[in-house]
Amino acid sequence: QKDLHYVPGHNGMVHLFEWKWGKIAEECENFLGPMGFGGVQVSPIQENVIIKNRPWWERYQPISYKWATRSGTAKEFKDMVRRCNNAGVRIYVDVVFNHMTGNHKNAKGTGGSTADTQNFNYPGVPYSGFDFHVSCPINNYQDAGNVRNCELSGLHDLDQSKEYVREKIVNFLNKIIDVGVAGYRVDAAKHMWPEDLKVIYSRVKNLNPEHNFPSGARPYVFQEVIDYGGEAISKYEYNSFGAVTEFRYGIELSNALNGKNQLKWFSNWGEAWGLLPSQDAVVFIDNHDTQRGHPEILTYKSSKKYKAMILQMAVAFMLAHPYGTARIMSSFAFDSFDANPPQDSIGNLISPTINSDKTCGNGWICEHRWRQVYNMVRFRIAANNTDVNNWWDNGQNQIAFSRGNAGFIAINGDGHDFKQHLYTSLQPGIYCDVISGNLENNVCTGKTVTVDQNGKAYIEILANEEDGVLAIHRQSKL
Ligand SMILES: O=C(NCCCOc1c(-c2ccc(O)c(O)c2)oc2cc(O)cc(O)c2c1=O)[C@@H]1CCCN1C(=O)/C=C/c1ccc(O)c(O)c1
Ligand SMILES: [Ca+2]
Repeated sequence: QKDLHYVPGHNGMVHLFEWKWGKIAEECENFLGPMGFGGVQVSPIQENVIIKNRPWWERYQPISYKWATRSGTAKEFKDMVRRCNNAGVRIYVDVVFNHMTGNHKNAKGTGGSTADTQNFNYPGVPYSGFDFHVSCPINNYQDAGNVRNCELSGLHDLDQSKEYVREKIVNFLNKIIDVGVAGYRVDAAKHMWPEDLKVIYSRVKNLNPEHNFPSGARPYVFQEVIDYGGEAISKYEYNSFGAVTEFRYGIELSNALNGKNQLKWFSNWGEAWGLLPSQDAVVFIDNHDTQRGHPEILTYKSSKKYKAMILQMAVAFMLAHPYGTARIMSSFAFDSFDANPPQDSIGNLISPTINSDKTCGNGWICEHRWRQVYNMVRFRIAANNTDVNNWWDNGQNQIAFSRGNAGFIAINGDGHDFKQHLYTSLQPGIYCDVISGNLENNVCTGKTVTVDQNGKAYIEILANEEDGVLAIHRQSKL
């Protein structure tokens, strides 16, 4: 794995999309830290232009590098990073430096900056016309030059080959390191030249040792390169100097659980499928963009009668499997592509409320608070540094595998019952299934599984059960 600098005993990254900084700090202290989550990807922190109806993507139109967005102030951000690090949860910032805004009359930013966007004038940085590529539309994904030197949906495209632009970007990235952040998600990396990115990353400081990072630690950089194959630009142009988002992962796994792929084929899941090397890949089922624009990808809205069941089956598989760095999308409810995050009548973000059953309210889904999800994060921690062993399948969509002698998972993707005596590789004993319940006060609130002296157990997942998954591990043993 490229090192994310997770605190030992922590794993799994959650994207708290559009959450406010103070709320993230509370979530780190009250839930993510105690549950063993490793990190949080936060929304862009740089000031963005205000767009009518506040579509979620306004935060991907920077107007300056000031830390002033609807998620909060610089002070609140700094305080959140400190509190999350203290809770054992790392912070990764979504940085947007491929472009600035599109053309907006009388542009105003979330931090009060103005800009003369038609003339490429951004006094808040400052940037002027010299710092941008000449306007041309991205209209040919078969032409790498067009994709990198032209404007993505009309957004003014910075020229990262210019020293002045590099200096502004590196300055912005270094200030983020100073407050204790562990790394970045680089937005729209596909739209920037690899050699420019390599230079920029090389000029970023080591992580701040005051925040419990080893001295000399390098920021964890993961680059958004949307590459499903078939375009001029390839994900392999970017993975030698940073990690890369592996977009094929979510599609293939969704297809398996939507009945287009067979789960039995996942016995060699990983590079053999044309995915990036495991240590270079950030993997996810859905993200803030695909959950809106790609109906074939599973999201919390998956319309199947089990509603989000097949999403949580895909997330369970992702967290049980050692491939890649797993990221969980945590969303707000939306009814249209552009929908704004929950907000009050004057445009302030409204934070999630936490119900007594630990779920969220106020229009927030909080997938990371689903029992099947947070329990599988604990599975991933228990199974850390083990391989996939002892693969079993029924020739269609019933599969099972072990993780060393630390964990065992079974998935029923078929329409009929899963009833098998299987070797689990686990020590003999009684285990709580962490999908159907928890181990609480030395009692299993869901199914129990008895592993006999030979490491075998009777595994049952009926077709009509709410969860199509059964998972046990050494921390769920009575
Ligand atoms: O129809 C749209 N866009 C045109 C299609 C290109 O989609 C975009 C892609 C995109 C899509 C597919 C690709 O293969 C690709 O290389 C790039 O990346 C972006 C990244 C940004 O920082 C800001 C943006 O406005 C975009 C964007 O418009 C709507 C309206 C404007 C925002 N937007 C959107 O659809 C916004 C999408 C968006 C925003 C932020 C993201 O991080 C992201 O991945 C997508
Ligand atoms: Ca560009």
